[in-house]
Amino acid sequence: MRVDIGNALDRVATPGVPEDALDRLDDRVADAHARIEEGRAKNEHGYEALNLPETVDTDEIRAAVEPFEDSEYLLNVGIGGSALGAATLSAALDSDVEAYYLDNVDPEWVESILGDVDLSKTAVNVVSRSGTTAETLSNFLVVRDAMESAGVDWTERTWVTTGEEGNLRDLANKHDLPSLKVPDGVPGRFSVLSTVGLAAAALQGHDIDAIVEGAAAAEADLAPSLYESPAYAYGAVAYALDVRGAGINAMMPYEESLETFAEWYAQLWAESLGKDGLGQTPVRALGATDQHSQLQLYRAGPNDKMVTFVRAADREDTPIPETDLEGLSYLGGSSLGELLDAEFEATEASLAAADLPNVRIEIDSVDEYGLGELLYSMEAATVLAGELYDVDTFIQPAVEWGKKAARGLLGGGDFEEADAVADKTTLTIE
Ligand SMILES: O=P(O)(O)OC[C@H]1O[C@H](O)[C@H](O)[C@@H](O)[C@@H]1O
Repeated sequence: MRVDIGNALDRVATPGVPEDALDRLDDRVADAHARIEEGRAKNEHGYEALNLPETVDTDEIRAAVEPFEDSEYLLNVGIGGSALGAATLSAALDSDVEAYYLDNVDPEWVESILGDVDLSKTAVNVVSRSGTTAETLSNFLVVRDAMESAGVDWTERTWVTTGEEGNLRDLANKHDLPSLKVPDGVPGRFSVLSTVGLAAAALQGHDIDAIVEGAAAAEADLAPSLYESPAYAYGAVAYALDVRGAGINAMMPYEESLETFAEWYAQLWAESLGKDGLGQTPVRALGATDQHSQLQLYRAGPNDKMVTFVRAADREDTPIPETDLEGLSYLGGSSLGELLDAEFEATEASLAAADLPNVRIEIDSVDEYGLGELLYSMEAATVLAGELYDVDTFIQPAVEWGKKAARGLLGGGDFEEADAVADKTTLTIE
């Protein structure tokens, strides 16, 4: 993986990072790296996620999904970190197994998915690290009921991915379901390279060892200097741009297959860094599509953004047929891939020409290895940025607050957070 930070320098962009400031920041990167390495060596909560290339047991994951190999559909019942990593891999890689990610409780949407799949040929992966997330448990109960109504033995078609104890662990024990354990020290949003992200990929026939190999290559690139580590270069520069005024970071892959990656990244970046009044707001975009919508704002709106471009160097291509329409003759003989690349470079240059900061991330291709590299690098970038902001990267108290309030409202316990709902200020105009 390569990261080009040239367009983030102050000789190109405002806000931009002066080179001497980058050199000074590099000393902080060295300290942060030492702290990260210490956390990893001691298997501290969160830091442990960066050890997954060594600790994940891909044989165990393959064995767990083996009973479901006849499946034509996968229903992954989980939300947030228990969905987005696996969904990113599913979206990026082709498979004959059609995967659906039930990460919302919109009733019409859930019903339409249940109507789309043949439940007798569906594998269900119920994923919740905590085993307490109301959306996940509710969706599971709905899916289980749908299977029973369709005469399908849900216990034959379900596996559970959860922690050592909790509701889902109890469920797995009670019904003797195959189960995988979420590693203790790995928060959900950092779990794509664990049982949480890789089991769905294994069921879909993807080479999960190659994903881990790609991640291991990115891990081997971690170094005490941002000039030697693409992941740290990204984390450090995004941080440096944020503190200089680029409080918004638009993640804009130029690969349709990486659209979900931007969603995964948004959770990782937002939930990890949004603390103590700090953090950079991630925005999801997609090239070339959003050139024709959001780009107007990025280039001519408030100067408070950076754009992160992601692309693959190689991809399968489709030629653009020759045409006798004179005005279109420049397209004939070219290809969709060439057009996409030209759009990518033109957009990058257009932002730089308007003095706006942007960073380019490039992987060789959107395959298992490239995805492993990209996902691990973004996790390492996030951990590094957390050290630079000096926030507690691996907790999410603000999200937990809302979870408790919702649970209290549903009568799932006595949570003072639920009382705040009654205090809502109303000013309704009809
Ligand atoms: O895996 P679970 O325990 O069900 O949690 C699912 C999600 O719940 C919360 O919203 C957390 O903030 C997320 O970080 C987590 O990924």
